[in-house]
Amino acid sequence: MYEFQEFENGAALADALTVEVAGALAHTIRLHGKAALALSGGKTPVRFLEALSRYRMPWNDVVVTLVDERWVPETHERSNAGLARRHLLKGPLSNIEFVPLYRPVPTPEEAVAEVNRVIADLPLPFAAVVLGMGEDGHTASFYPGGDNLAAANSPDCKAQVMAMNADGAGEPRITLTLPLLLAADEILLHIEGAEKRAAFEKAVAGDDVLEMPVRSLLKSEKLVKVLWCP
Ligand SMILES: O=C(O)[C@H](O)[C@@H](O)[C@H](O)[C@H](O)COP(=O)(O)O
Repeated sequence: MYEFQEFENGAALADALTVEVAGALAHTIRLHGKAALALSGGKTPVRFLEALSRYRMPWNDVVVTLVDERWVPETHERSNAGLARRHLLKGPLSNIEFVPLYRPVPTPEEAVAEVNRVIADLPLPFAAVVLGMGEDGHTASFYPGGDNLAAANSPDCKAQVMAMNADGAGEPRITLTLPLLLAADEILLHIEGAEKRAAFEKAVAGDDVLEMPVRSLLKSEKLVKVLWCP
């Protein structure tokens, strides 16, 4: 299930999303001493990441990772880890614990076992996961037609991360799996613009998860907080 929040503009959405994420982290830190956060890459999160980087909280009690990664080195312009370092992990957040998903091996399949172990060692469940969505209805790296989509997007998946190869994904990917995302205390979906609003409306109007994988979250028992602005 989901709740949909509309914001006047990207700045207002970024501030609200920052408060939402910080609140989830602070709550988990109060309960457990440490909190884990998983962030998406792509273009949409930049303003939010910049706002979060200015937020004052006990960041030393937080570990940040990614919802997914393109299989490129951090120095590559398409790296989600590189995006996080440029827009979030700077200033007071320069030295917080960050767990990238890319490893310097040719394919994600060769790194999956090691990355699984690293993610399993995080203070799970995630206090918050921040998802994006493509106009094709993908989220994380759950791409329509993805070679491991059925497995990674299954509520019964036992792996923490899986490799994903799909025509629309650009590079080979590694992605957190659905159970890990659904187990998060706060599941946030950040989308902007008319095209993604239309894609969201199409997603909630249908049921075929393989057609629009974001449905596996929106149709789940867990609350997904959707934040959208024009
Ligand atoms: O690595 C990625 O691409 C993301 O994790 C992906 O799931 C992203 O959230 C959507 O593709 C939206 O991307 P944009 O914000 O660039 O439209």
